[in-house]
Amino acid sequence: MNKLKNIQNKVLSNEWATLNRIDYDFQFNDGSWKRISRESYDRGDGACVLLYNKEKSTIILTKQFRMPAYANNKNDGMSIEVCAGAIDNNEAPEVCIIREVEEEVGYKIPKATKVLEAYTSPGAVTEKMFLFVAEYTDAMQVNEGGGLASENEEIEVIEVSFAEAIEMMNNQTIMDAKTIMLLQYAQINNLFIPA
Ligand SMILES: Nc1nc2c(ncn2[C@@H]2O[C@H](COP(=O)(O)OP(=O)(O)O[C@H]3O[C@H](CO)[C@@H](O)[C@H](O)[C@@H]3O)[C@@H](O)[C@H]2O)c(=O)[nH]1
Ligand SMILES: [Mg+2]
Repeated sequence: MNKLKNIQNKVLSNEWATLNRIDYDFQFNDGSWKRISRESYDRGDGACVLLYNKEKSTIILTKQFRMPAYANNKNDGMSIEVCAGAIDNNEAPEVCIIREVEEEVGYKIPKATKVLEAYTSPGAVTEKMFLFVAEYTDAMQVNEGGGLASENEEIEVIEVSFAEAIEMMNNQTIMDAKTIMLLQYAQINNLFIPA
């Protein structure tokens, strides 16, 4: 990109994830150059999935405590979300989400279909999210889910009707962006109306 030069990276924090300060010369549309400084938080990319059952008109959601949501002073920090996980190094997004579905909600799904890719907060976070949909049946359940105790996860699995989920989105019971994106994807594309 020729609007950009002299990029310098300074690691501000490197514990669980990495917070960088990136300084760079940026050329504005009038031709002038200016030195800019931006903080950029890197915790890798993510994958998430709307698990849906067409016959029952249901979806599967998770409920867990999210410290950053709590820190924003919203209620009790409990967050209702589609199943999601951070993508391990070199892992394909579909492989990641199939693994997360078994760990978090206890279903062994054969495949997931990618429908969207989105930068979740491009002004601050490097993360790109791969959004999937996948059909599930009761027969695919292999355990109770709940997440990995070894990673201090405590995930409640919730099965609700699609209509209830839309109501939860509209009344701010669901406030997670990736979940809202997938519910709206299902609405727009009539996922619950048989072809
Ligand atoms: N020690 C430590 N552990 C952490 C930290 N942050 C996360 N973890 C642990 O890392 C694991 C992350 O779980 P995943 O299921 O892989 O990811 P996620 O938290 O569900 O995140 C998903 O949704 C996020 C957006 O809401 C996405 O940002 C993320 O990419 C992913 O899709 C959990 O065991 C969590 O406890 C941290 O700062 N310190
Ligand atoms: Mg998760």
